[in-house]
Amino acid sequence: MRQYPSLHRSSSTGEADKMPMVLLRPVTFVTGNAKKLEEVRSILGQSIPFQSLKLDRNHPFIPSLVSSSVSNFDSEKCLNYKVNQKRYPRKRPDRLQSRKWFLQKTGHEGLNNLLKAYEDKSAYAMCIFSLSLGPSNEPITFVGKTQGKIVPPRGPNDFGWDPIFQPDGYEQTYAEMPKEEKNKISHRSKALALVKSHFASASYIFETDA
Ligand SMILES: O=c1nc[nH]c2c1ncn2[C@H]1C[C@H](O)[C@@H](COP(=O)(O)OP(=O)(O)OP(=O)(O)O)O1
Ligand SMILES: [Mg+2]
Repeated sequence: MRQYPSLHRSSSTGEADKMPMVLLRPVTFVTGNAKKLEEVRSILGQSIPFQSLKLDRNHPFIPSLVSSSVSNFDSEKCLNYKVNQKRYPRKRPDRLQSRKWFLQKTGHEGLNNLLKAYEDKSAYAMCIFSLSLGPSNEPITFVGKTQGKIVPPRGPNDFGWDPIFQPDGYEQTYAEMPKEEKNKISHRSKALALVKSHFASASYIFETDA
C-alpha cells in the first residue's frame, strides 16, 4: 500500500494504532496573518516543531470564512475544509466562494453602532485550530474561547478587532494589554493549550530533516 509521504504509522495493526505516529515534517501552521503567527510562536515556544506557510485568502484554493456569520459547527467544517484544501488542493467548489469580511465592512465603529440597540454587549473570541495528519485522517480540531464584551475601540489598532474586545475580568481591551497578558488568557492560547496537550499525549515522533 502506498503511504502518504509526510507520515506513516509505526504499524498498521489495531493494537499498534496506539503507537506514536512518526511525522516526517514539522507541523505546518497555515496563515497569512503575521500577527497570529507572532502570537502562535510566542505561545508555543519550543513545545512543538512547526513551520509557517503563508497563503492569503485570495489564494485560488482557499475559500474564505465569514467567522461572524457561521455557527461553531460551520466554522469547524469550513476550517477543516480550508486545511485540506491548503494541503491537498483541489478546485474549490462554487458554494464556498470568497465573501467580504464583516469587520472590514463595518469597522470598529460600525460594529459598536450595530450593538447600540442592544444592552447586551457580551461576546466571545474563538480560535479553532485544525490539525491534518494526512488525506486519510479526519482533521482534529481544537477550540479555545474567551468570554468578554464589545466596547468602543481602545488601544493600538494593529491587530483586527483587538481594540474592541474586552475580556471578562479585565479593564483593558486585548489591544491595550501587554502581549504576554493577552497570550495568557486569549482564545488562541486556550486552543493552543489543547493542541499542546494533544501532542503531549499522542507522543508523535518527529523525524524531520530540519
Ligand atoms: O486575536 C485576534 N485579535 C484580533 N483580531 C483577530 C484575532 N484573530 C483574528 N483576528 C482578525 C483577523 C481578521 O481580520 C479576522 C479573521 O480572519 P482570519 O481568517 O482568522 O484571519 P486572516 O485571514 O487574517 O489570516 P489567516 O490566513 O490565518 O486566515 O479576525
Ligand atoms: Mg483568513
